[in-house]
Amino acid sequence: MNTISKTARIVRKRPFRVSIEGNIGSGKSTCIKFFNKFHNVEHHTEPLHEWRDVSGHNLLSLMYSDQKKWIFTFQHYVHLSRLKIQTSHPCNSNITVKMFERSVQNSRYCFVENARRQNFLEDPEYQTLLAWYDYTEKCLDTSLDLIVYLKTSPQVVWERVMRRGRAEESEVPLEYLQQVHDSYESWLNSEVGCEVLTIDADRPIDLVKEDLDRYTYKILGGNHTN
Ligand SMILES: Nc1ncnc2c1ncn2[C@@H]1O[C@H](COP(=O)(O)OP(=O)(O)O)[C@@H](O)[C@H]1O
Ligand SMILES: Nc1nc2c(ncn2[C@H]2C[C@H](O)[C@@H](COP(=O)(O)O)O2)c(=O)[nH]1
Repeated sequence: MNTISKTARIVRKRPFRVSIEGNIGSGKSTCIKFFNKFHNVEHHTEPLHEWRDVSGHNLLSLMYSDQKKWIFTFQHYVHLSRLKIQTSHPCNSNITVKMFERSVQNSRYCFVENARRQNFLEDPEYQTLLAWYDYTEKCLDTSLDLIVYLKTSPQVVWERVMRRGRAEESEVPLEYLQQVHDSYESWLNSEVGCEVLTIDADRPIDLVKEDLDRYTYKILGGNHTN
């Protein structure tokens, strides 16, 4: 093997990374399913099945049963599952876009911040989580190319969540969705390091899908192929 081929490394450009963001029940999974038809897109909805069975423990249920007691554990596990999704290499080389539901940035700047504000996290726990985020951000490429923000009103998503009827979310109060909404607004109105495409997701699903269609080229980073 000649020197060049021995030392040559195929440095494959990473896929275009787009995170679908929004409050609980805003339509993120529905949005990701809309892009199923594009074979160059690798998509990941949130791994609720993982969170519901961590060696037999339903961390999502525990978290909602007592955020003060379990949010530290839950956020650790969420960070692990988001890192695996966000930084793993695509399964095959024709993938040019990686689309996922929420991001490590969301957990860090939205849910963890809210948990601290609500005193669900004591400062030692908060600082421990921040140390993990800071370390993994330094060591891994978690950068995003685009955030699609499905912007909703807390009342609208609360009604959807109650209608959807997930057992773990049955007692989620409107107030909590207001907190998550405020955390999203605070995060996405700051400098997030990539473009944010905001879509009014209070509207009926057909109108939201019209926007997803209209902005497909941007959402798929100009790479989309059927
Ligand atoms: N624009 C919309 N109008 C009405 N219902 C919607 C809309 N988007 C999603 N839904 C419904 O609301 C619930 C939450 O949608 P989902 O995609 O699971 O949201 P998320 O993944 O953000 O929690 C589902 O029952 C879904 O069918
Ligand atoms: N406290 C946190 N809860 C989180 C986080 N990521 C997701 N979740 C919850 C919210 C929902 O109950 C469920 C799935 O989210 P959907 O918006 O898809 O319904 O998981 C987090 O980082 N912290």
